Amino acid sequence: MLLRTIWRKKKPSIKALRKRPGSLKRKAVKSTSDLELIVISSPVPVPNEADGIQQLFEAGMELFHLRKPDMDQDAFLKLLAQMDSKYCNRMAIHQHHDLADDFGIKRLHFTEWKRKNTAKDELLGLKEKGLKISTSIHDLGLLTSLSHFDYVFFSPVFDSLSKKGYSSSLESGFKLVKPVGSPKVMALGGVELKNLSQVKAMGFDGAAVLGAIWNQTEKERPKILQALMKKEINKLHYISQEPPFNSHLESILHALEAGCKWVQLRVKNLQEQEVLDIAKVARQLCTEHQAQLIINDYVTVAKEVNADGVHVGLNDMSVAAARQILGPDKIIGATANTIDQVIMHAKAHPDYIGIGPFRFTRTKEKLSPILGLEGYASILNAMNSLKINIPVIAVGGIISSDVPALLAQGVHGVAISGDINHATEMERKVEEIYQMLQVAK
Ligand SMILES: Cc1ncc(COP(=O)(O)OP(=O)(O)O)c(N)n1
Ligand SMILES: Cc1ncsc1CCOP(=O)(O)O
Ligand SMILES: [Mg+2]
Repeated sequence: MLLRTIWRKKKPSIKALRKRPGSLKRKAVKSTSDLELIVISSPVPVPNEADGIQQLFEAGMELFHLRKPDMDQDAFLKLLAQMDSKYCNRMAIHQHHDLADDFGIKRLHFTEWKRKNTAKDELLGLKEKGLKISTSIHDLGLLTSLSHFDYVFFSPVFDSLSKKGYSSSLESGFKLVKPVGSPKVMALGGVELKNLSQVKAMGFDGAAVLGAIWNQTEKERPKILQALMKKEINKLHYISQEPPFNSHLESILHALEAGCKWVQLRVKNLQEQEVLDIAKVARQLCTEHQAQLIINDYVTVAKEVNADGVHVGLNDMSVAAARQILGPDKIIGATANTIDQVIMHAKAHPDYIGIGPFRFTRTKEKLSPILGLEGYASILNAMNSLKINIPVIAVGGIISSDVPALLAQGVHGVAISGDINHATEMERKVEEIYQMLQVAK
């Protein structure tokens, strides 16, 4: 107890860390998981359309815009009636707004023409009733006058995949500068898998896809959607620890300075309020170092500090419940020790699965059975046969020299605490691990 008090005295306070020069002043960095994805319907009828849309919802589609410029109200109603009502809260309609109430649809899109012909008061009235409203623009200069919209589609960002001759006029190196009060801006036009990272780099809040989905066969569409939604999962997860004479925040700061780009804040045995206080500073430190922050166990803390995601184990909140709280854009990782646990998690679409322990470790109490390389081989083979395509992060007692053998089993990356925390030259250790993972820091 006395020793613990002395350690605590030696630690810099949360306040002192928070006051590090520049930590608050720097602009927040958009994390890779922040991009929202919207699917817009084909403007023309598609064979088996309601089923096709349903399959996209089942594959995890977050938001769908039904846009049928030439469809009469009867046909529009028929199409809506064929869809599962549980997905209506993830749907916006562009035409026949008066059908929204009947289907419990809470999002209305205003075409350019309709926006110009609708009084602002009417739009504000819709918002007061709890509806979300969106519109389309081709001129970013309009953003200042559209602050009453929740989001806008700006097009064309790239050369359109579906409208021939509809070409981008954005200069290379374009960077979106949003005025104060601007609605969210979603990139539209020519967006596909190969340019999604460009959309992020340009600073858009999200992307809307049309041709990228509807130009595919019915079978391919859900797969393309999932590839578009896949969040980038770093191959090295640094797990924080409180070794002697260091606090979590100090350990995190060392790891960030050594080059870690993904930090999992894993605090055990503290009250939630204390975890929240630490998480707030960890958020700032990670943003400052352009790193992603995952909170272990505490889903509401992750929400409160706008962490990039959360990691939940078998005795924590379920992936589905965490998704309910954090929404579709955040990263959710889950723990498994057996293929049955992987199968169980896979149904809720976690963004990665931490599988372990690889070997004995003192970092975690009450370890599940040790897997060794054979354990990973068997689980990853079974995942392959079952076509479960979720990145696997190996965890537990891993040291840098284990990385090549684990990669050879097919893991996506590794989560490491002790081997980084106890390294005498942390920067060299982190560099070595990234090199073995064959990715740059
Ligand atoms: C990447 C990663 N994988 C597994 C775990 C373990 O999570 P959990 O089983 O909930 O155990 P605790 O870490 O909460 O003790 C993890 N944290 N990270
Ligand atoms: C969080 C966790 N889950 C399984 S083992 C473990 C601890 C990882 O830390 P270390 O790399 O020091 O073994
Ligand atoms: Mg846990």
